[in-house]
Amino acid sequence: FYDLLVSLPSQLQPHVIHPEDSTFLKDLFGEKSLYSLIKIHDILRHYEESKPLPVLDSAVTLGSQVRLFKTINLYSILSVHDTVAQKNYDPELPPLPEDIDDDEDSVKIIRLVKNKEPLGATIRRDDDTGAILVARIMKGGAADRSGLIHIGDELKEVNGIPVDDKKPEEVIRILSQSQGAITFKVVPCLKEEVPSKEPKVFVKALFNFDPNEDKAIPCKEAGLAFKKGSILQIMSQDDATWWQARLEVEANPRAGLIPSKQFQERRFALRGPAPALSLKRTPSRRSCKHKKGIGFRRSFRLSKRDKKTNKAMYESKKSEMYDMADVPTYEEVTPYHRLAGAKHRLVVFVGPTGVGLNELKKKLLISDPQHFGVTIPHTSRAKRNQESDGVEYHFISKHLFETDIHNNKFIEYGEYKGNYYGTSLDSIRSILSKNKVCLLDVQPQMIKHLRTAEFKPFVVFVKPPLIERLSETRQNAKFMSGKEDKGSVRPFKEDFQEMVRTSEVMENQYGHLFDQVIVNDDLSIAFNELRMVLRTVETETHWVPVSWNHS
Ligand SMILES: Nc1ncnc2c1ncn2[C@@H]1O[C@H](COP(=O)(O)OP(=O)(O)OP(=O)(O)O)[C@@H](O)[C@H]1O
Repeated sequence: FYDLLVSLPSQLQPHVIHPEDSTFLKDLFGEKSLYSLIKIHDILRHYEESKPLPVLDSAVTLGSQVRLFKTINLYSILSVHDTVAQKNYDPELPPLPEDIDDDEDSVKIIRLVKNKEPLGATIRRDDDTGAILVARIMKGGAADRSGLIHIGDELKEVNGIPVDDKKPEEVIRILSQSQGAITFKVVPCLKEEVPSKEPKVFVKALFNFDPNEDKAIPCKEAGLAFKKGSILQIMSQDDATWWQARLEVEANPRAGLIPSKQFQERRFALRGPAPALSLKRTPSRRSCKHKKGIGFRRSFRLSKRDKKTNKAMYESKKSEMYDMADVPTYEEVTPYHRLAGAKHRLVVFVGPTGVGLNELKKKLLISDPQHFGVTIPHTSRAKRNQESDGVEYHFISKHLFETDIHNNKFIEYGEYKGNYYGTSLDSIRSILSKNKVCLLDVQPQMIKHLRTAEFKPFVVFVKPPLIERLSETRQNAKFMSGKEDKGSVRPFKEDFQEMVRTSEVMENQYGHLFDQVIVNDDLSIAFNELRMVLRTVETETHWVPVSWNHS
């Protein structure tokens, strides 16, 4: 090993590209103490191989009788000699206590050396016997790695302090105050532990969790905080109420407690829906001139050809309020990397009306018309002179439209002035089959219908900035009305507050379905951010629901 270490720095060159990596590795391999350690390692190995027998295995005793050998350095050398001669490389354990009681053969003395990290175990008091028992061992934690402490072991003493009469909180205090080595006296649990399989389940968290705010968690310190959208590796589901998990992005191997799916669902059901979910669907401002507020959006407007007439607005019929069956807890996910040449993922936009979805979609289309595409809506209204079928709209009869509704051909549809308008699933497929990225904006409650292996939607939530910034950036912006509204144009200052409120409600209610949030403050900054994000969707690995990878 020593020779290898010496030759390493000169061999680094072709393999290390960044100069800072090179400096780091040179410093690391040039470290003097590393050389010394490797030297000792090599010598010890050589010693083991050649099996020399020590003449003495306690030179210290002999040395203590010779005056010359009493200097500190020589004493140290002799003591190292003895350690090697006795092959006693393990840390020295304290002698077994002499006052071991009746059940002496079932008592185990365990000594763990703990650095700053927590022990990684939780305890509880047994209701019947009053004994302090090990309740959980956190996967990857200090206790787990030692392999010496097991669930169900009864704790008798910590650092010589009896714990029989102590409350779990007091024991925790003793534990947290002790540094370095901790000695436990335990009565091992006789039950065989079933070794759990190495868990490889990854989930996306669909809610925020802060153990400090959770009244039910058995041990706050053992909890793992996470945010909506975090990717978690589930390490143990042995306990029905508290699972163990670690954050995928963190190197820390130690698991923390998180509420199990069932438990989270149960308490969500008990709590009932949050009051903030009362999102009323407001009719579009374009279909209803006297309307004050801003509501959810509808799509079907962005026609490449006609920027003015594409604004036919109507109420979507497939309205669904928050579905209590879908309590947002965890969703099992898997890494997905789009293969070159494979169909693009559908890019879905959501956001409050007026936030700038059309503006952003338009900019994307203009930036690369060969690469991006938008759907052409269907309508039952009569074709006007200057219009062509399949350009502004697909013109179909009312009867056919109703049949298609019945056959679930539309992702969204609505009625305006007695005519139907809608976006069909086939119109999305048609864009995707041309190997284009399909840009679609929908009401947020439609997202879940698009979340299929076929579309693999990437959902972008466009969010308004703070009110002050809205007033600053939108000074010249106007709401353009469609031809149906005789082209009326009005400033939309009064709608800012409503836009921000709607955005908050959307984020609250559907935030767990968003893959990316883009704040549309400065338009060109928002657009550049969007473009970069969409590029990574095409080229990088992303977490998607497991079911999407099975097709
Ligand atoms: N970042 C921005 N800075 C300034 N003006 C903007 C910005 N984003 C959008 N606008 C302007 O705001 C107005 C509304 O934008 P746009 O029509 O894209 O909104 P939308 O979200 O599609 O609304 P709707 O759902 O009503 O169609 C337009 O005049 C647009 O040019």
